[in-house]
Parts: sequence; C-alpha cells; structure tokens
Amino acid sequence: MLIVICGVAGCGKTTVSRELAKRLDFEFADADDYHSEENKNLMRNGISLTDKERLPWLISLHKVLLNWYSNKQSGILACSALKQKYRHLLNSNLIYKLSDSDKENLNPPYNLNILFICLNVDKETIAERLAKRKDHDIVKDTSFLNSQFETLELPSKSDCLWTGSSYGKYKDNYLSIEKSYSNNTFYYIYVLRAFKDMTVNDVVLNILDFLPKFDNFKII
Ligand SMILES: Nc1ncnc2c1ncn2[C@@H]1O[C@H](COP(=O)(O)OP(=O)(O)OP(=O)(O)O)[C@@H](O)[C@H]1O
Ligand SMILES: O=C(O)[C@H](O)[C@@H](O)[C@H](O)[C@H](O)CO
Repeated sequence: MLIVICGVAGCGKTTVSRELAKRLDFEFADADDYHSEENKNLMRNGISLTDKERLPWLISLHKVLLNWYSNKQSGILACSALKQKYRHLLNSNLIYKLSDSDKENLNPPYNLNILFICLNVDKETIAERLAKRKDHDIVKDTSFLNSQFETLELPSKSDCLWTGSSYGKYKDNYLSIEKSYSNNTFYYIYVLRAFKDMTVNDVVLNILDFLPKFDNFKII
C-alpha cells in the first residue's frame, strides 16, 4: 500500500507520516529531502515554487513511489502535493513529460493506486505551530503560508464517496476520487480535518481507524 500524506507547509505531514510509518512498519520518505538547493533557497526566502520548479522534484518523488511499488513494499511519503495535477503526476508518471533516459528507466504500471491523505488544518493553527517550530531547514517563518493555501486544491466534499467520523467525535472527514483523464488513471484522496485540539496521536489513530474502511472502497 502506498500512502502520501499531503497538505500545506506545517500541517503536520512529516510528524504524522513518521509516526504512522513506525506503527504500520511501512517505509518512509520526506519530500523535503528531494528538493534541489535552488528550490530550497527560494523557499528559505519565503518565495513559493512555480509548477516548472516543482516538476523535477515531483518526478523524483514519483520514482521513490514507483520503486516501492515495484519492490512490493508499502510506504508513506510526506509531500505537499498541493495541486491535483501534482497528485496525478505522483500517481502516474506523465510519460510524455520525461526525458528519453528517464523514459527508458520507467516501465509500466503507470498507475500506482496511491491513497492520498490530506491533513486539512486551519491557517491560524498552522501559523501558531510554525512560529514555535525553530529547527526547520526550509520554512523559517509564516511568510509562505498564504501562497500555500492559495495553491492548495482539494476535491469538493459534494463529490465524496464516503463521509463521516472515523475516530471519536470528529465528523468532517471525507474520501473522494480524483481521475486523470489525460492518462486514464485514478486515485483516492481522504481529506482529514485535523482540528486544533487533535494531537499527533489523535490524527494517527484517525488514519488507522479509517484504513480498514478504505479497503471497502478499493475498486482496483
Ligand atoms: N497534531 C499536532 N498537534 C500539535 N502540534 C503538531 C501537530 N502536528 C504537527 N505538529 C507540530 O507542528 C509543526 C509542523 O509539523 P510538521 O513539521 O510535521 O509539518 P509539515 O507539514 O511536515 O511541514 P513542512 O511542509 O514545512 O515540512 C511541528 O513543530 C510539529 O511538531
Ligand atoms: O510544494 C511546495 O510548495 C513545497 O513542497 C512546500 O510545501 C515545501 O516542501 C514545504 O513546505 C517545506 O517544508
């Protein structure tokens, strides 16, 4: 099983992914480790990346996922994946965008059947957490945050396959499906409302509670 924990900077992707990977005994990777120095420097200066700047990074992350898939390993990647087209690219390499040498190294399947889990946290909560987080290599303050929220594309709740609480009192969660018509693939996206008062353990328990429910939806 391949899971990508996504969402804006500071929503808790890395912390939640690490803990979840530990409990499930899955592989773990942090997308921040795959940024070029140029991209890191832009972000260190509070400058948001463009699609063009994100493309090589997303291709390298697709390769991480493809490698797990090919080796029949389960893995969790912490990666913002803010736009629908980035999620398409992670799930299914857009083969026509790759260089010839990359094409030679990539074989089918072109659909990795990823479960994206988007941590949906409000901006004020994230701003408070980022102000306290001092040791991050890239995000030094909250200057980045508005553009992250402007870029974030979530599936609409009205298109959801399932909605409800998967843990405790929280009821705002939903599962949706996103289709890529350009290459005829699809994947699932679970939007998890991580309220301010939810601890990392609460978020992880919510996901662990949801995963068996997700199995009922898998039509792949
Ligand atoms: N549920 C939570 N409750 C309280 N603090 C949290 C929670 N989740 C994460 N944090 C804290 O919020 C900060 C941001 O979390 P984290 O670094 O995991 O986010 P991220 O999405 O990986 O960020 P980035 O994209 O910038 O790398 C960290 O200091 C982390 O300890
Ligand atoms: O897509 C993006 O804009 C970037 O991935 C950011 O989300 C950074 O990776 C992260 O915020 C830094 O930790």
